[in-house]
Amino acid sequence: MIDVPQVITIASTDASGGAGINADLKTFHNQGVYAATIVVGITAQNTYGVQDQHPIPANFILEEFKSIADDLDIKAAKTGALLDETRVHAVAQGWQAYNLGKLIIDPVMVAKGGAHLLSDPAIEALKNELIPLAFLITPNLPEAEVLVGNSLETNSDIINAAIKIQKMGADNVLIKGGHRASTNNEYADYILYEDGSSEWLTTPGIKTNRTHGTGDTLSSFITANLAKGYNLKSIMPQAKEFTYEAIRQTINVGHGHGPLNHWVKVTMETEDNQ
Ligand SMILES: Nc1ncnc2c1ncn2[C@@H]1O[C@H](COP(=O)(O)OP(=O)(O)O)[C@@H](O)[C@H]1O
Ligand SMILES: Cc1ncc(COP(=O)(O)O)c(N)n1
Repeated sequence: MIDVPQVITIASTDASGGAGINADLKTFHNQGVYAATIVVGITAQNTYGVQDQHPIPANFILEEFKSIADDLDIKAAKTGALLDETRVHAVAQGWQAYNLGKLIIDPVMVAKGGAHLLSDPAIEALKNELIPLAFLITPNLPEAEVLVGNSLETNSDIINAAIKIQKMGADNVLIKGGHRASTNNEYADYILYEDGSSEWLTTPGIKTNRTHGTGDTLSSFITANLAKGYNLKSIMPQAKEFTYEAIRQTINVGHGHGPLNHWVKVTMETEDNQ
């Protein structure tokens, strides 16, 4: 029998397959971990935008938690689009009852096409109930602005925001820079680690609108490799590289914000040598 690290995504589906649970599963599979799901919502969505969304009843979400906890041995979990306050509350309740390892929160608020995937009241619930449980939180720039309540223009704004979000209770804070290329066209993400150290992770910018699911892909790569036992600092450069390559090696699917290439080969360095 082969032992394989088990992970779970607690999020919503994307009918067109490029973001949400669908992107998470593809990334998990790419990274060689066994993936389970707790479906919180379903979306009718394509690369043009989100046409409709439908939440799963809170008591059913709790049943999903119980089914998983009664049987699987989950090492790390990530959340994605949680839609509304009731769903955020159900996930926090499920987590308190059935802890599923390291918790990575991707606080998805708005899809690339502009649709809201988290209601305003849910943001307070996210702050109060979920962030204190997080091993890592991965807001993009607009999400980090909402969490701290001010705009983030400069690098020092971003550094201060990460400190503020860490004080809300997340051990590690990654602020993704995909919504702002620097003047020399670089995309820089900033991470503040639990020991107080920090780093900027930078790649060249790719001129494309085919960035559906970039955040999901990055946070799933991290989740998969945490479950394998790697530490966060050794995962981050590879996570950034994987996302970069998945954007760069474009696949021809859809006519709007197209999905990423989840077949690219970027693994942790020790795996490269095996
Ligand atoms: N056009 C791009 N070129 C290079 N990297 C990008 C590009 N767009 C996003 N990224 C990277 O993709 C990752 C996800 O970031 P982002 O797009 O901000 O997340 P989200 O999907 O949550 O909005 C980050 O590492 C970011 O730097
Ligand atoms: C169900 C679902 N979850 C998450 C996203 C975020 O996608 P993106 O990474 O493109 O912002 C999405 N569009 N749909």
